[in-house]
Amino acid sequence: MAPETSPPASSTNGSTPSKPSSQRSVITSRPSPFMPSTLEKILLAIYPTILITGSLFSLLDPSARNAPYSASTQSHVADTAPSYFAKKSNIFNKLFVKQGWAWITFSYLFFLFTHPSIGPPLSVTLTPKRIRGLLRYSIVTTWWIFVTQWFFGPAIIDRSFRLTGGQCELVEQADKGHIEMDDTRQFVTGFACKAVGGQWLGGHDISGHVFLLVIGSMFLFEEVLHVVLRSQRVKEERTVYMADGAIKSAEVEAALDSDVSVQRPTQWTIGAKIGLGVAGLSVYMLLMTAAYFHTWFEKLTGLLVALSGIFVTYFLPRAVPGLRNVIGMPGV
Ligand SMILES: CCCCCCCC/C=C\CCCCCCCC(=O)SCCNC(=O)CCNC(=O)[C@H](O)C(C)(C)COP(=O)(O)O
Ligand SMILES: Nc1ncnc2c1ncn2[C@@H]1O[C@H](COP(=O)(O)O)[C@@H](OP(=O)(O)O)[C@H]1O
Repeated sequence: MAPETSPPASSTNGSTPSKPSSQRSVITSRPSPFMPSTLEKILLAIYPTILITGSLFSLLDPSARNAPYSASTQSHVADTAPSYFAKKSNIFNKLFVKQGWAWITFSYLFFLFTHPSIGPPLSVTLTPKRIRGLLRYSIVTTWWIFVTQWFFGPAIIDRSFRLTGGQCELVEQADKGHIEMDDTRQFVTGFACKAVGGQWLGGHDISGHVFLLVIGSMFLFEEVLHVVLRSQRVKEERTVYMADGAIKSAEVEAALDSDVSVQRPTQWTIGAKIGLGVAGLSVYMLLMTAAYFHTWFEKLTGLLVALSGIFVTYFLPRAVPGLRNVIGMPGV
């Protein structure tokens, strides 16, 4: 464990000599609560590495480079696609990514309600740790809804596309009444455009796949790995700001937790393995998206929008005690 930042108590007893200044200077400070732990640094490095690797692959691999690519559909032409995974119709895209939030949701809920260090396995008892886990899930889910599904009207991806000059290629025909898109609001949703056979043209199209795969996998990694490692007594590296401004190890709040009845020696439960499996498949599909779809800048914005949701859910609470009291931290 790293030493505390608080200064040592000074001697009030005249018989105890004060420490020489060389000894006092060995007191080291804890890292900032915003600093990722070693595990988080590795995870956070994986995503840009995958995006760069995939983009480089698409530039260097002869079959990917020579296959015709359509900028408007952000993909290779299906008939001449350089790989099975370069086709939108691949089974993993249709059944896994396109239903991605359902997979993230079910695997997380299964983990939350079966891991012994969070609550009684296979019981729906709502322990404080489960409630806080559900709150963190709600924040991440709300961000997913806002970015990809609905944001007081069209989703953020659709709005940003429109704001940067993009539009549905069929919007003029719809204007003339040749196509049934009767509600003006629908002109600004990618879903309505695709539903009538159109394509988004122009504008900056944040990659929804990169967004979903990064936020979904990072959410599962943060939740599952911290819980399992903490219950195996692996050294806690995360630090938090206390209400008085002191920086302490996140462990201090675990010690204060009165919910000891649910603390048991942990295993890599089936729920933890399924959660990591879903996260791992997401990372693999991210590599496929990076290799065969979108421009590098659209992938970068997908990554940044996803990581902003992770920052609010997992890093901000370490610096804001009031927020931490409500949503907690996984494994604490
Ligand atoms: C003020 C607003 C408050 C909102 C409150 C929200 C609170 C959240 C808590 C609970 C909400 C419950 C809803 C959770 C639903 C969970 C179950 C599901 O996930 S069912 C939906 C399954 N569908 C998907 O997973 C779709 C995933 N696909 C996409 O997101 C997109 O297709 C894409 C981003 C992958 C790509 O887009 P495309 O345009 O290329 O298709
Ligand atoms: N890994 C992958 N496998 C198959 N298709 C992918 C994919 N990543 C992205 N795509 C497809 O590329 C298009 C752009 O994705 P996005 O904007 O969500 O990042 C989407 O097409 P469709 O919307 O026609 O399905 C999506 O299905």
